[in-house]
Amino acid sequence: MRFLNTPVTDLTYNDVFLVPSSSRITSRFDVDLRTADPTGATTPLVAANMTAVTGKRMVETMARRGALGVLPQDIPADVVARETAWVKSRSPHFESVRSMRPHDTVHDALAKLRRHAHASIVVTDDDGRFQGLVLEGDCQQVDRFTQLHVVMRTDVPVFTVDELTAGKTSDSGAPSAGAAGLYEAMAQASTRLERARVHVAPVVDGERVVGVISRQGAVRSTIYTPNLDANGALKVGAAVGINGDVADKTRQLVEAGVDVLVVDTAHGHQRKMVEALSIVRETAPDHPIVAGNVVTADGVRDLVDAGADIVKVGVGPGAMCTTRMMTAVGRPQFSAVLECSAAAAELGAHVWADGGVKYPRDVALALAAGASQVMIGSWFAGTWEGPGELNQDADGRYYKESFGMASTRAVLNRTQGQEAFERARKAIFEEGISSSKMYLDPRRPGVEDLVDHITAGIRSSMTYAGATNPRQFADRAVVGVQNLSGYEEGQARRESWG
Ligand SMILES: NC(=O)C1=CN([C@@H]2O[C@H](COP(=O)(O)OP(=O)(O)OC[C@H]3O[C@@H](n4cnc5c(N)ncnc54)[C@H](OP(=O)(O)O)[C@@H]3O)[C@@H](O)[C@H]2O)C=CC1
Ligand SMILES: Nc1nc2c(ncn2[C@@H]2O[C@H](COP(=O)(O)O)[C@@H](O)[C@H]2O)c(=O)[nH]1
Ligand SMILES: [K+]
Repeated sequence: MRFLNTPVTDLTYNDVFLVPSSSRITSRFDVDLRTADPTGATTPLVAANMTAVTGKRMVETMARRGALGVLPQDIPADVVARETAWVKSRSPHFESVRSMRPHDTVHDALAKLRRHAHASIVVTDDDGRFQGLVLEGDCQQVDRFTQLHVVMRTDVPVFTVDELTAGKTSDSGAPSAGAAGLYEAMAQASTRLERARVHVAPVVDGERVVGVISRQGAVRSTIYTPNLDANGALKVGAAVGINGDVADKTRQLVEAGVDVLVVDTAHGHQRKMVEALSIVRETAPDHPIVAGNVVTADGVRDLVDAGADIVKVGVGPGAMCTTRMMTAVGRPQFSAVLECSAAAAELGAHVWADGGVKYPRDVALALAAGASQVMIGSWFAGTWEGPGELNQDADGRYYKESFGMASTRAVLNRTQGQEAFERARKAIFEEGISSSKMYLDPRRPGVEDLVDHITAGIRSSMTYAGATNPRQFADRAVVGVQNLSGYEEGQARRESWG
């Protein structure tokens, strides 16, 4: 990356813009977003290890679209093991089924329908055989205690795994037909759904329902490559704190099948972090290890030295974060990522840009600054897949609550087993907010909608820079510094002016 004009201060994402360069790339689909870091991600996005952001459904959905979700450090190891096993039992290609039995009620179905972006229930018998499909419209204008066998549709297309993977699956269950075969199979599936006037239908393997395919899911299957482990199962990330028995927690995560370990604390450039990281590296010698957070080249060097493959960068940019206002500590995120990724590259390591992402442009800028992936928290909390309760405000808008991991709420959660006096002492250092409303965007209520939105932006950014992959992009990008009116000029106007 090079600057158009030499900056005189540290810069946030809002302070900078990308200058277009001569390009030979004929299509945005020619951009390959695969990361250069060892996580195997084919989409450079990570759902943050925050309680309000990442649970098993977020992890599953992110990995299916080539990205990664990191379970927070506050989840007990046995629960992480259960959630990991659940994610790994999901179809790597087809969206998860919400299945119910014929005698369950419309009342229960309505409560569950909105847990998945595809908003459907597949009715099966006790052996998982398809009986019918229930969509939201089927539950209107009937008594709430009507049983599902009364309202379910039985005349919907039922797809087989074989036909959707163009007749071939590899040993790992992954489609092995070429991209053209997959494209053809997905285009046909979409046409069948359209003709049947449904947006979603079940997928069976033999007689058992293993997933559903939606029209949007069919399109996505031709754009994304799932992030899979050696057994063909979806990848899972999980965080480890620097306190407690770090070796034991790491061992449990590794045994649970977690693929990527994230050693995480607010001030990553401290001795306790270096010690914890060395223990994690020793306990999991072959796992990709991420550690943070830091914002300086020195911080990167110390963490790479202690065993990190990837350093997580960002102090204070997070939407739930009050660290900068409490302590004045941090660093404008664009400059932090730029300096840290240069230091990491010298050591053959990588950085993740963590926090402060509100628009696709922020992700593009983090990649231009050299990040191998970009971690997003609060933006993803407000999606169907976010683990929070779905609430509605007085205007009927859906939202979920988000909160910071250093908020009083999170600290009281984390210290539940301890004496009240000790808990009160720990809650003093509050550096995050305990409650905020993250509205579901009616146009993009699912995390996959946001992933589509973001990757569309960054694919396009890369072609403007004449780059077909993130490495070339970081190499070729030309970045200029702008003032506030430069930033404002870039925004669309939803109403007339003057
Ligand atoms: N990226 C960011 O800007 C920030 C992220 N967070 C997130 O919040 C979560 C909780 O992190 P954290 O608060 O570190 O809690 P942790 O449970 O990870 O504990 C941090 C440990 O480091 C010690 N410590 C020393 N100096 C500091 C310091 N300046 N800030 C914090 N701890 C310090 C603490 O001791 P003692 O408590 O006795 O001081 C404690 O033992 C993590 O997920 C983290 O990523 C939190 C703040 C900022
Ligand atoms: N200073 C604090 N930082 C926090 C807290 N909780 C999370 N975080 C950091 O924010 C990012 C996510 O940023 P976002 O803008 O996408 O929401 C997360 O990964 C942490 O590094 C907190 O309580 N205080
Ligand atoms: K902030």
